[in-house]
Amino acid sequence: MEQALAPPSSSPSSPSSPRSSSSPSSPSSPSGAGSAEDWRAAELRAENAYVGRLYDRFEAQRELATARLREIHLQDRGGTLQSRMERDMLEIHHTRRLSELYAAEYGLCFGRIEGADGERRYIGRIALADEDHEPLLIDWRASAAEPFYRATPAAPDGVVARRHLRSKGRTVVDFDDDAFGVNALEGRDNSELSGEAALLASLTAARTGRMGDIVSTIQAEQDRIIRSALGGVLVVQGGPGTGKTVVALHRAAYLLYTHRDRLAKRGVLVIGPNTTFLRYIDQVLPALGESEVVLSSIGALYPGVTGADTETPEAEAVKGDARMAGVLAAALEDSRLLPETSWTITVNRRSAHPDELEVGRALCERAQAAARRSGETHNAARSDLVERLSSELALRIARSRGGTMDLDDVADLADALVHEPELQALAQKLWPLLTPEQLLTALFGSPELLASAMPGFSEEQRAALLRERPGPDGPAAVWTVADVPLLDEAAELLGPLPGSTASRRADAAAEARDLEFAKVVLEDFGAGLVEIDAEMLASQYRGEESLRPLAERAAEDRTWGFGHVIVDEAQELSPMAWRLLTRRCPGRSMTIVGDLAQSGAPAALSSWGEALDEYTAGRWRTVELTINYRTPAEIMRVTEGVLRAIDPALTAPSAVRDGGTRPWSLLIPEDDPGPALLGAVREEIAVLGGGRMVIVHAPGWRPELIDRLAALDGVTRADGPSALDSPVALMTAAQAKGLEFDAVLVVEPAEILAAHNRGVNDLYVALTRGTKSLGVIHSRELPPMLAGLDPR
Ligand SMILES: Nc1ncnc2c1ncn2[C@@H]1O[C@H](COP(=O)(O)OP(=O)(O)OP(=O)(O)O)[C@@H](O)[C@H]1O
Repeated sequence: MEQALAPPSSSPSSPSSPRSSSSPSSPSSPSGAGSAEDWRAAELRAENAYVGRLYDRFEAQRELATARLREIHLQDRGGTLQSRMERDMLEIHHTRRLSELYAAEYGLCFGRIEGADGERRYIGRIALADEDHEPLLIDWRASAAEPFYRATPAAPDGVVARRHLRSKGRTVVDFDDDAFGVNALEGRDNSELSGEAALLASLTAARTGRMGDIVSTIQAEQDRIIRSALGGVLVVQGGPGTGKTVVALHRAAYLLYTHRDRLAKRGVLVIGPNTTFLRYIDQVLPALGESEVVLSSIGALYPGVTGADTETPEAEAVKGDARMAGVLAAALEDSRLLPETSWTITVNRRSAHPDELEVGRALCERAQAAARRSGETHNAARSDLVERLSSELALRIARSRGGTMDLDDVADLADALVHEPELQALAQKLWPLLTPEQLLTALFGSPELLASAMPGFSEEQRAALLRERPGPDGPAAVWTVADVPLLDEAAELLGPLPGSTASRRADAAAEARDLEFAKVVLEDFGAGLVEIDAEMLASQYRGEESLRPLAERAAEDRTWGFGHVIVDEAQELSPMAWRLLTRRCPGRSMTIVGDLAQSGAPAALSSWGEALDEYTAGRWRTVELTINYRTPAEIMRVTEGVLRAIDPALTAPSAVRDGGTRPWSLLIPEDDPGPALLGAVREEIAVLGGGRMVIVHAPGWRPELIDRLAALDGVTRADGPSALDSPVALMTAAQAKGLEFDAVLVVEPAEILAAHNRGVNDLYVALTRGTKSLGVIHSRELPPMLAGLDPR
């Protein structure tokens, strides 16, 4: 372990400047307890004086941004287009600055490093400078802050001393020192941990039901991942509690800070497994001053649909299978009909001489071939089919009229035929205009279509997809999470319906004019001032819309390409979900975090290559996180057998601390488990204090017992809106994935194991959610892989 730095012989740092000219702190033992205390008190006063000065500067900045914003709001809303654009861009700029400043208020400054030359740098949530532009505080994301996180006794990176400041409100209440290089004490054990006391204080604090940021205690192995290069795909593999989620979120903030020009216009997308998880993490980025990140789950990535969590495991596995892309293409092909020999249509019905036309199979095939050759998406290609039909039929009519029409007449006739209702009806049979919802509804509602489009699947797999067609008499369409990648895939094949494309084309000229104008405005402002490019700016001013946050615009647009995509719990994604995500990230700049040992989804991955080789072959790299910050060593020992059952080659991350509480088990009667179960849960709630607990049970486990547990004071079901806010949540392992609690109660582990083919992974997830205590309650025999529990 790095040892706390003894009082330096030099005087406490001057509060007037971070570039103190005092000599490097050198460890020297205080002559007695009294002098050590005096030294600490003096250091604290000096730090508070410095931090007080930072807050004065911070307030001045906040007042400035508020005043500027007030001025903008007082301005006349009218004026020329250019002045309106300028005003709106300044408004965005100052609003963002203000929200950054508000976010940075607590824990504004949390550390300092001192170089061999005696220069001290204070590290905090944002950068601040004095009136002469001399830096007072370094933003944690700046490269100058890197040594604060990276320096270790073995590799001090030019740092001789590091101090972590701990604050309450705006007051520094304590600090911890680490010493390096020449100043490090003999006999230290070269621990990789930095700011150990601050870290442990943060890890042992009671959980609030919401994840917090870790800017003040990021560890070296985490920092390397956070600051890793933007390009390509970075896979972060790590066991439970290694900080994958929190690192991924800090990486989003770091990337937006470092590559704002490239990323801010396209935004960063963060994908989590479900809405409860997204609520659990949604405070982290705002607390880091970032609001331009879109948090979403796969089920919400298709605009207008919220995927329900109601799929059977069988259907989920089939829908996630990569072959479904081919199935949708085949279903689309099946929707394009052909006559046995011919279909007859009548055109010019209103004229004295309507034309009855027999449209033979060969012409239909030629028309379909023309549409296929166009290279357009299905719906857009329909116009090529109609054009081919109408021109051939116009020629035929011309011939039937005995050569009285010239070429222009024939062309006019072909144009007129396009609008003939019966020709359009014929086109709809040959090449139907479809929405993604219609294509999927038709496929899932027809055993014949399923059989024809899914020859490589078994009877049972096809049957898993079959469902009653929604409609006036049937049930309303309910789309599930597993349907969302299919809807998106179908949308790629189909493209928009022609109306929408046509109207876009009609606007093209106006668009070009606005774009030129917007470029001029952006040049005046300088690139990168606000998160918008000329194209977006122009589009904002075409309609009545005011400038809207990127997150909102991106969430509504299925074809939005994000600058960077971060996927959490990535081991759960099906191959179809991967296809969707790679479409949302055309530059293939991604951070993928997950733990293959925790995969519980039926269509989940068994290796990262399975997901990534197809889309980013040779462009993905893996890093590993190895320290478990969440779960104490006593609990991790209990999980060893479970991890071995998942894969004997896997090793658990090493726990950073002991918890002091031994995990226990309680046997309750099998025939009437209610009273004993409720009694044990009540006891645990009584000792919970202000913390949080989760009770993890198998999916579908004894509904009557769940009801009784849910009726206890302070207990909430996972699907309740306040699942994260109440003291105790009732959840399955899938629902608890990614979350953490002070105390964990696992009920009937044998049922969790037996629930599905990845039950053992679920049990591993359940056991590793806790920061303090673990209890296992069972009426059936304890699975042998669960060794080391103290029976109660
Ligand atoms: N450097 C750190 N300083 C303080 N707390 C940390 C640090 N690293 C991780 N933590 C805390 O450890 C806990 C686990 O982190 P996180 O949820 O990101 O882990 P994970 O790897 O995503 O876990 P899982 O795979 O089990 O969901 C969180 O409370 C997180 O804030």
